[in-house]
Amino acid sequence: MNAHSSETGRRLLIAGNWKMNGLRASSQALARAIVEGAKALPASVELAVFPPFTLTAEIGALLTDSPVRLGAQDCRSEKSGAFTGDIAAPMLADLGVTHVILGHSERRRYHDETDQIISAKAEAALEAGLVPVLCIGETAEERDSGRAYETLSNQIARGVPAGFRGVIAYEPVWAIGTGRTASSDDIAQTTAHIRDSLAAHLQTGDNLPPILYGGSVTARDAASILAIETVGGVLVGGASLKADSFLAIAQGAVEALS
Ligand SMILES: O=C(CO)COP(=O)(O)O
Repeated sequence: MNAHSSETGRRLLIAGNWKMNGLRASSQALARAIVEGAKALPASVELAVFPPFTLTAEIGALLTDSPVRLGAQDCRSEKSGAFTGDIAAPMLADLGVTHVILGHSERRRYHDETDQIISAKAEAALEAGLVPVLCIGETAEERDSGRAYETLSNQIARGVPAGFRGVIAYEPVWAIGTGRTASSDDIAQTTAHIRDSLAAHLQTGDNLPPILYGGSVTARDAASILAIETVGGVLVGGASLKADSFLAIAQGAVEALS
């Protein structure tokens, strides 16, 4: 429960990261069902979907005139050039994309993305008018050796550019795709640490980026996670691939705000 939701205009972002999933027909059906379900939601609960690049344009067409935002899963820091296979931020903006996930742990791991690369991508995204959803998170080993907070502070210090106006996603690597959600206590404490690190790093006073939680979020625990004051939404992987489970998480946001 959040007693201040109505007075402070608290908003929650429910973001669906489709990762490398979906062919055209099934993804269109998924997007249509999400658009339909979004009609029943208050404006304080915002939905965004992040399809793979191949589907960006056609899912974007289905989202036109709906409140559901269109996201992408990565961009490069350069505006154009000889970078075979890569996508630039202005190309995404040109398709009506509003949000872009950057520095997801799967990109850090499989594409060797460093905090410096991620920071440059975030600057490029902002310059193109996109909202970066910049992911940070500790591995199981870092957590078990008591270095989770240090890891997160370092990722913020090195990976979040000065003047950052976007969203931070806290995604503990050990919770992604494992069915092992962090506990509400863990999420509350860790997002409070992230908020303090962001405040020290960005020096923007109270005007701090919202912090999403990601990692095995399902409808079962969505409302309790979203009720945490320092949580501004969730970044959902597996459960965003079915309209029913994604919309049930959005319903958890409605509950958390009531
Ligand atoms: O990586 C994630 C979202 O970006 C989380 O994925 P899961 O919800 O499948 O654990």
